Amino acid sequence: MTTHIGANKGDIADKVLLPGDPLRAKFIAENFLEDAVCYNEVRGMYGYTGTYKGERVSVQGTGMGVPSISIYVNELMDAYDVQKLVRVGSCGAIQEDVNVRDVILANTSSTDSSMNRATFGEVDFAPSADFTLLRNAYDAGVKKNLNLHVGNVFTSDQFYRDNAKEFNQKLADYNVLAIEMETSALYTLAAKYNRQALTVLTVSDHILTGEETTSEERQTTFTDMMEIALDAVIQD
Ligand SMILES: O=P(O)(O)O[C@H]1O[C@H](CO)[C@@H](O)[C@H]1O
Ligand SMILES: O=c1cc[nH]c(=O)[nH]1
Repeated sequence: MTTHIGANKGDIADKVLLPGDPLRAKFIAENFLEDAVCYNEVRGMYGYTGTYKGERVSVQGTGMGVPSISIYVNELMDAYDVQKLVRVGSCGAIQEDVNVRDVILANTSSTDSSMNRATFGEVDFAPSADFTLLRNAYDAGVKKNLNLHVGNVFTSDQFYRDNAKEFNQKLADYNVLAIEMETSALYTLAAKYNRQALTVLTVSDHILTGEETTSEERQTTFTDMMEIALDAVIQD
Protein backbone atom coordinates (compact mmCIF):
# COMPACT_ATOMS: atom_id res chain seq x y z
CA MET A 1 0.00 0.00 0.00
CA THR A 2 1.12 3.54 -0.66
CA THR A 3 -0.44 6.83 0.35
CA HIS A 4 -2.60 6.97 -2.78
CA ILE A 5 -2.73 3.41 -4.13
CA GLY A 6 -4.40 0.66 -2.09
CA ALA A 7 -2.68 -2.28 -3.76
CA ASN A 8 -0.24 -4.90 -2.51
CA LYS A 9 3.09 -5.27 -4.27
CA GLY A 10 2.47 -7.76 -7.05
CA ASP A 11 -1.10 -6.55 -7.67
CA ILE A 12 0.20 -4.13 -10.32
CA ALA A 13 1.86 -5.29 -13.55
CA ASP A 14 5.25 -3.93 -14.61
CA LYS A 15 3.53 -2.38 -17.66
CA VAL A 16 0.91 0.31 -16.96
CA LEU A 17 -1.35 2.53 -19.06
CA LEU A 18 -2.04 5.94 -17.53
CA PRO A 19 -5.23 7.80 -18.49
CA GLY A 20 -5.92 11.08 -16.68
CA ASP A 21 -9.59 10.18 -16.36
CA PRO A 22 -10.22 7.28 -13.95
CA LEU A 23 -13.38 6.38 -15.88
CA ARG A 24 -11.20 5.95 -18.97
CA ALA A 25 -9.17 3.47 -16.89
CA LYS A 26 -12.37 1.56 -16.12
CA PHE A 27 -13.36 1.63 -19.79
CA ILE A 28 -9.97 0.26 -20.89
CA ALA A 29 -10.10 -2.50 -18.26
CA GLU A 30 -13.64 -3.50 -19.22
CA ASN A 31 -13.09 -3.39 -22.97
CA PHE A 32 -9.48 -4.44 -23.56
CA LEU A 33 -8.23 -6.45 -20.58
CA GLU A 34 -9.15 -10.05 -19.83
CA ASP A 35 -9.86 -11.06 -16.22
CA ALA A 36 -9.42 -7.45 -15.06
CA VAL A 37 -9.35 -6.96 -11.28
CA CYS A 38 -9.73 -3.53 -9.66
CA TYR A 39 -6.82 -2.97 -7.26
CA ASN A 40 -7.42 0.69 -6.40
CA GLU A 41 -10.41 2.84 -5.53
CA VAL A 42 -8.63 5.33 -3.26
CA ARG A 43 -9.96 8.82 -4.15
CA GLY A 44 -11.93 7.17 -6.98
CA MET A 45 -8.68 6.92 -8.94
CA TYR A 46 -9.36 3.46 -10.36
CA GLY A 47 -6.57 1.01 -11.09
CA TYR A 48 -7.02 -2.41 -12.71
CA THR A 49 -4.79 -5.32 -13.66
CA GLY A 50 -5.65 -7.90 -16.32
CA THR A 51 -4.13 -9.43 -19.43
CA TYR A 52 -3.86 -8.11 -22.97
CA LYS A 53 -2.86 -10.58 -25.70
CA GLY A 54 -1.60 -12.85 -22.92
CA GLU A 55 0.57 -10.20 -21.22
CA ARG A 56 -0.16 -8.84 -17.75
CA VAL A 57 -1.00 -5.12 -18.00
CA SER A 58 -2.38 -2.56 -15.53
CA VAL A 59 -4.25 0.66 -16.13
CA GLN A 60 -4.15 3.43 -13.52
CA GLY A 61 -5.98 6.78 -13.54
CA THR A 62 -3.68 9.71 -12.75
CA GLY A 63 -5.97 12.73 -12.42
CA MET A 64 -5.26 16.04 -14.07
CA GLY A 65 -2.06 18.05 -14.01
CA VAL A 66 1.58 17.60 -13.04
CA PRO A 67 1.10 17.38 -9.24
CA SER A 68 -1.51 14.63 -9.57
CA ILE A 69 0.26 12.44 -12.16
CA SER A 70 3.54 12.89 -10.25
CA ILE A 71 2.01 11.31 -7.15
CA TYR A 72 0.82 8.21 -9.04
CA VAL A 73 3.93 7.81 -11.17
CA ASN A 74 6.29 8.20 -8.20
CA GLU A 75 4.37 5.55 -6.26
CA LEU A 76 4.11 3.19 -9.27
CA MET A 77 7.84 3.41 -9.98
CA ASP A 78 9.18 3.52 -6.45
CA ALA A 79 6.84 1.19 -4.53
CA TYR A 80 5.47 -1.09 -7.26
CA ASP A 81 8.56 -1.26 -9.50
CA VAL A 82 6.64 -0.44 -12.69
CA GLN A 83 8.99 -0.44 -15.71
CA LYS A 84 6.93 0.72 -18.71
CA LEU A 85 4.34 3.50 -18.52
CA VAL A 86 2.22 4.80 -21.37
CA ARG A 87 -0.03 7.80 -20.82
CA VAL A 88 -3.25 7.68 -22.84
CA GLY A 89 -4.63 11.20 -22.72
CA SER A 90 -6.60 13.87 -24.50
CA CYS A 91 -5.23 17.18 -25.76
CA GLY A 92 -6.12 20.38 -27.57
CA ALA A 93 -4.49 20.85 -31.00
CA ILE A 94 -2.84 24.12 -32.01
CA GLN A 95 -1.67 23.29 -35.55
CA GLU A 96 -3.92 23.58 -38.62
CA ASP A 97 -2.91 20.17 -39.96
CA VAL A 98 -3.67 18.37 -36.66
CA ASN A 99 -7.38 17.49 -36.50
CA VAL A 100 -9.83 16.44 -33.81
CA ARG A 101 -9.53 12.64 -33.22
CA ASP A 102 -6.00 12.49 -34.71
CA VAL A 103 -3.43 10.68 -32.57
CA ILE A 104 -0.23 12.34 -31.34
CA LEU A 105 2.88 10.58 -30.05
CA ALA A 106 4.82 13.01 -27.86
CA ASN A 107 8.53 12.56 -28.52
CA THR A 108 9.17 15.44 -26.14
CA SER A 109 7.35 17.93 -23.96
CA SER A 110 7.75 21.60 -23.15
CA THR A 111 6.20 22.96 -19.98
CA ASP A 112 5.50 25.88 -17.67
CA SER A 113 5.41 23.49 -14.69
CA SER A 114 7.79 24.52 -11.91
CA MET A 115 8.66 20.88 -11.13
CA ASN A 116 11.85 20.79 -13.19
CA ARG A 117 12.92 24.28 -12.16
CA ALA A 118 12.75 23.09 -8.55
CA THR A 119 15.12 20.25 -9.48
CA PHE A 120 17.40 21.82 -12.09
CA GLY A 121 17.33 25.54 -11.31
CA GLU A 122 18.50 27.52 -14.35
CA VAL A 123 19.01 24.43 -16.51
CA ASP A 124 16.15 23.51 -18.90
CA PHE A 125 15.85 19.74 -18.64
CA ALA A 126 14.35 18.23 -21.84
CA PRO A 127 11.75 15.56 -20.94
CA SER A 128 11.83 12.89 -23.70
CA ALA A 129 9.92 9.74 -24.64
CA ASP A 130 11.45 6.29 -24.63
CA PHE A 131 12.47 5.51 -28.21
CA THR A 132 11.42 1.82 -28.19
CA LEU A 133 7.93 2.60 -26.91
CA LEU A 134 7.66 5.46 -29.40
CA ARG A 135 8.73 3.23 -32.30
CA ASN A 136 6.35 0.46 -31.20
CA ALA A 137 3.42 2.88 -30.97
CA TYR A 138 4.30 4.49 -34.28
CA ASP A 139 4.43 1.10 -36.05
CA ALA A 140 1.10 0.08 -34.46
CA GLY A 141 -0.48 3.37 -35.56
CA VAL A 142 0.78 3.04 -39.14
CA LYS A 143 -0.59 -0.51 -39.28
CA LYS A 144 -4.01 0.86 -38.27
CA ASN A 145 -3.80 3.64 -40.89
CA LEU A 146 -4.24 6.37 -38.27
CA ASN A 147 -3.75 10.09 -38.77
CA LEU A 148 -0.60 10.04 -36.67
CA HIS A 149 1.64 12.93 -35.64
CA VAL A 150 4.93 12.78 -33.73
CA GLY A 151 6.25 15.90 -32.04
CA ASN A 152 6.52 18.32 -29.16
CA VAL A 153 3.50 18.81 -26.88
CA PHE A 154 3.07 21.49 -24.24
CA THR A 155 2.38 20.31 -20.68
CA SER A 156 0.42 23.18 -19.19
CA ASP A 157 -0.17 24.05 -15.57
CA GLN A 158 -3.34 25.85 -16.59
CA PHE A 159 -6.38 24.60 -18.51
CA TYR A 160 -7.78 28.14 -18.49
CA ARG A 161 -5.17 30.80 -19.25
CA ASP A 162 -5.68 34.59 -19.30
CA ASN A 163 -3.50 35.36 -22.31
CA ALA A 164 -4.34 32.10 -24.09
CA LYS A 165 -4.57 33.33 -27.68
CA GLU A 166 -1.17 34.99 -27.70
CA PHE A 167 0.50 32.24 -25.71
CA ASN A 168 -0.88 29.39 -27.85
CA GLN A 169 0.17 31.21 -31.02
CA LYS A 170 3.74 31.46 -29.74
CA LEU A 171 3.76 27.70 -29.07
CA ALA A 172 2.27 27.01 -32.51
CA ASP A 173 4.93 29.22 -34.16
CA TYR A 174 7.56 26.98 -32.53
CA ASN A 175 5.85 23.86 -33.93
CA VAL A 176 4.29 22.56 -30.71
CA LEU A 177 1.47 20.25 -31.84
CA ALA A 178 -0.94 20.33 -28.92
CA ILE A 179 -1.54 21.18 -25.26
CA GLU A 180 -2.12 18.74 -22.40
CA MET A 181 -1.21 18.71 -18.70
CA GLU A 182 0.96 15.73 -17.60
CA THR A 183 3.65 14.54 -20.03
CA SER A 184 6.66 16.54 -18.84
CA ALA A 185 6.29 15.06 -15.35
CA LEU A 186 5.92 11.51 -16.65
CA TYR A 187 9.04 11.78 -18.83
CA THR A 188 11.10 13.49 -16.13
CA LEU A 189 10.22 10.85 -13.53
CA ALA A 190 10.95 8.07 -16.04
CA ALA A 191 14.42 9.59 -16.51
CA LYS A 192 14.94 9.83 -12.75
CA TYR A 193 13.94 6.20 -12.12
CA ASN A 194 15.46 4.89 -15.38
CA ARG A 195 12.12 3.57 -16.68
CA GLN A 196 10.46 3.65 -20.10
CA ALA A 197 7.65 6.14 -20.74
CA LEU A 198 5.55 7.42 -23.61
CA THR A 199 2.53 9.67 -24.06
CA VAL A 200 -0.10 8.85 -26.68
CA LEU A 201 -2.78 11.51 -27.07
CA THR A 202 -6.04 11.81 -28.94
CA VAL A 203 -6.99 15.31 -30.02
CA SER A 204 -10.21 16.00 -28.10
CA ASP A 205 -10.58 19.60 -29.22
CA HIS A 206 -9.05 22.10 -31.58
CA ILE A 207 -7.97 25.25 -29.82
CA LEU A 208 -7.81 27.30 -33.06
CA THR A 209 -11.14 26.20 -34.61
CA GLY A 210 -13.14 25.52 -31.42
CA GLU A 211 -14.18 22.05 -32.61
CA GLU A 212 -14.54 19.66 -29.65
CA THR A 213 -15.66 16.22 -28.48
CA THR A 214 -18.02 15.41 -25.59
CA SER A 215 -16.80 14.23 -22.17
CA GLU A 216 -18.40 10.84 -22.89
CA GLU A 217 -16.38 10.53 -26.09
CA ARG A 218 -13.19 11.46 -24.19
CA GLN A 219 -13.97 8.70 -21.70
CA THR A 220 -14.92 5.89 -23.99
CA THR A 221 -14.27 6.27 -27.69
CA PHE A 222 -10.60 7.02 -28.12
CA THR A 223 -10.04 3.32 -28.78
CA ASP A 224 -7.33 3.63 -31.47
CA MET A 225 -5.09 5.37 -28.94
CA MET A 226 -5.83 2.68 -26.34
CA GLU A 227 -4.99 -0.13 -28.76
CA ILE A 228 -1.71 1.30 -29.99
CA ALA A 229 -0.67 2.08 -26.41
CA LEU A 230 -1.44 -1.51 -25.37
CA ASP A 231 0.36 -2.94 -28.41
CA ALA A 232 3.38 -0.71 -27.73
CA VAL A 233 3.64 -1.53 -24.03
CA ILE A 234 3.57 -5.33 -24.44
CA GLN A 235 6.33 -5.38 -27.10
CA ASP A 236 10.05 -5.49 -26.29
O1 LIG B 1 -7.75 13.27 -20.83
P1 LIG B 1 -6.63 13.42 -19.85
O2 LIG B 1 -5.74 12.23 -19.84
O3 LIG B 1 -7.09 13.79 -18.46
O4 LIG B 1 -5.71 14.63 -20.40
C1 LIG B 1 -6.13 15.97 -20.61
O5 LIG B 1 -7.43 16.27 -20.13
C2 LIG B 1 -7.35 17.02 -18.90
C3 LIG B 1 -7.97 18.38 -19.11
O6 LIG B 1 -9.28 18.27 -19.51
C4 LIG B 1 -5.88 17.10 -18.54
O7 LIG B 1 -5.56 16.05 -17.67
C5 LIG B 1 -5.24 16.96 -19.90
O8 LIG B 1 -3.90 16.55 -19.90
O1 LIG C 1 -5.10 19.97 -21.45
C1 LIG C 1 -5.91 20.05 -22.37
C2 LIG C 1 -6.65 18.93 -22.83
C3 LIG C 1 -7.54 19.09 -23.85
N1 LIG C 1 -7.70 20.31 -24.40
C4 LIG C 1 -6.98 21.37 -23.97
O2 LIG C 1 -7.16 22.48 -24.47
N2 LIG C 1 -6.12 21.22 -22.97
